[in-house]
Amino acid sequence: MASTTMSHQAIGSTVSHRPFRASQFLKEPLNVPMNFIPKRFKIEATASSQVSVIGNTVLSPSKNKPFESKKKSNEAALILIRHGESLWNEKNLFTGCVDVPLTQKGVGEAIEAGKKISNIPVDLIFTSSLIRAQMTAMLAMTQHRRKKVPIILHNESVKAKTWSHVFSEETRKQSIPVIAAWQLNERMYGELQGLNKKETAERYGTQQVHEWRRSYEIPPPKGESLEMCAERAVAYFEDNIKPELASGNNVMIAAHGNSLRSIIMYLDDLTSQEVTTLDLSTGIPLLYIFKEGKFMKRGSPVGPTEAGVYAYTKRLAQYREKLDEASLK
Ligand SMILES: O=C(O)[C@@H](CO)OP(=O)(O)O
Repeated sequence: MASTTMSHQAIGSTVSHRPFRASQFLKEPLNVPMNFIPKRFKIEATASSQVSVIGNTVLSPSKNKPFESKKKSNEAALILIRHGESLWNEKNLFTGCVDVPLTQKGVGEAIEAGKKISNIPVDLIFTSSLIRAQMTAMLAMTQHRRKKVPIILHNESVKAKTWSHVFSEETRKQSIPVIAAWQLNERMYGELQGLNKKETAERYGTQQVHEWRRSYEIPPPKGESLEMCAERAVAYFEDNIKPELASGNNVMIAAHGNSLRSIIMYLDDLTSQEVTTLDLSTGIPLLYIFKEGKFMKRGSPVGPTEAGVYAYTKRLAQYREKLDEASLK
């Protein structure tokens, strides 16, 4: 497991004393014209011109009352998680865009990560198109106290959309849309993919391999530099994920060491020099709060009972209270 050289510890927290504006969760009616549905929620038009949407209003299963307030929120949680250990992490091989699954240890890391974020709201999940990120997201969500079901949206063809249609509005409300995007994939490691990292360092020199792995501008042979990876990953984040946060939707991104490094560089406004020391551990979730157009790093929730995590914002604290109330019923 890679070491973490920048601070990912849970940080001290203070309850916000700003006037609290509870979050608003979109609730899309079933029978609305396509052009009234935000593009990001469009799934399909059925033969009867109904639009099916995996909405994100959360209803209490027991009382059918809104779990979260419907009022528009001015803040949202953003969870970033690097996938758990993969079979090629274990073998110390450059992986890049090769689609390798998790090891048993990686499965455990994903489950532990899920426990750490089990009290933080998640309305939407973005993953890369690679199985190790998708496994991590799915395994993490098995631990979430809200017990909503993550469902991968299939947009690759009309048939894929039609055949994965969900016909129950109530079921959709208990679902979390999962959007897989290649733009969040690991950096393409070029001719290093499949090579052993230690042997490559012995052959080309530690310094050269370190530059390939951690520098911003220098690409590995026929591969993507971090800068090139950032061009697609950060653009995707800005175009598709930031608008969701701005709408008050809580987002989890399950992705990779380098695609997440590029996104963190953007969120934390790191320089190309600073990002060289950023190295993400597998399976450790990082929490940000998006508020008033700004990203505030909150570190890594230590555990589901870590009281400090829920004092980060009044909204998160209230969400936690609702979870506790629901679990007492
Ligand atoms: O092999 C890879 O794809 C990545 C992540 O495991 O390696 P590195 O740590 O060199 O960026």
